[in-house]
Amino acid sequence: MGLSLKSLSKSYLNPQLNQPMKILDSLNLEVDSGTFVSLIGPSGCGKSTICNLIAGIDNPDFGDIILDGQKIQGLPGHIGYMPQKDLLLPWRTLFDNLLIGCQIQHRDKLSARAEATKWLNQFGLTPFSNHYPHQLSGGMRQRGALLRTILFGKKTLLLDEPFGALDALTRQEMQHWLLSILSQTQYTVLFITHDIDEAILLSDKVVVLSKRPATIIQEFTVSFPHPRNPELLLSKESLELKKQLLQLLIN
Ligand SMILES: Nc1ncnc2c1ncn2[C@@H]1O[C@H](COP(=O)(O)OP(=O)(O)OP(=O)(O)O)[C@@H](O)[C@H]1O
Repeated sequence: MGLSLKSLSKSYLNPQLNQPMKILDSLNLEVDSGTFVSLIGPSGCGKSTICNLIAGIDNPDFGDIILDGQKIQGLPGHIGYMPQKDLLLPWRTLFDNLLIGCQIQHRDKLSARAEATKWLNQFGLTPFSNHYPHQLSGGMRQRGALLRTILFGKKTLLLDEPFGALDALTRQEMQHWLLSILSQTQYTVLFITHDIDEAILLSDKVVVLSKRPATIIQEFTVSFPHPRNPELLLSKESLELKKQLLQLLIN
């Protein structure tokens, strides 16, 4: 069980050359249920395209996307997707932003509000629930966007560079905080990042993608025990893994 990508291929029209441009070439990937898998690869190799296909926003040309045994390509609504930009609606308070998923799914309002209230506390956002997005810090916005993704109610999360726009310190806080949230839950997570340290710290498996068209160059199991803290990144094993990942990405 979990998420499987089978021989996934996708081309887009290159508007300059007016020719198809291959973005994904027969990509295979397994994300086992309850595990955290990071995808890293060069800029423009097709990571967000993979996300859009899994989220059902776009269709693959070939191949299957299978979630817990069911084909989901072209079918939105099966996973919690947090795109690169937080996409909080500026005219809604944080609390009302959190309820969007429940409204889309026509879920009971009272129970949705109760659930959002419970999680707001867990995310340290209770004092800011009536703030509008422009009144929140970058870290709070990202936490809000992640909470909204969780409140969508799916057990598989697709997080496309959720901390990419944050400064180094806030980013570290967010990683620490994500680890603690995930340690209390059983989510299956596919996480996109450019940051090798972040991938090592958070993941059970790190998957390295080639330049476009994206195929998988290598997969690494990351078996450091939990709970993890950033000091593990200074360990000999972690530095060795980082070296291997860097070499693959540079070549
Ligand atoms: N709708 C589209 N039409 C045409 N080309 C597209 C479309 N979407 C993406 N592309 C192209 O596909 C390629 C891969 O883009 P994608 O955003 O998936 O890469 P990425 O690995 O997520 O990049 P980054 O790491 O910079 O965020 C790029 O060359 C991009 O220009």
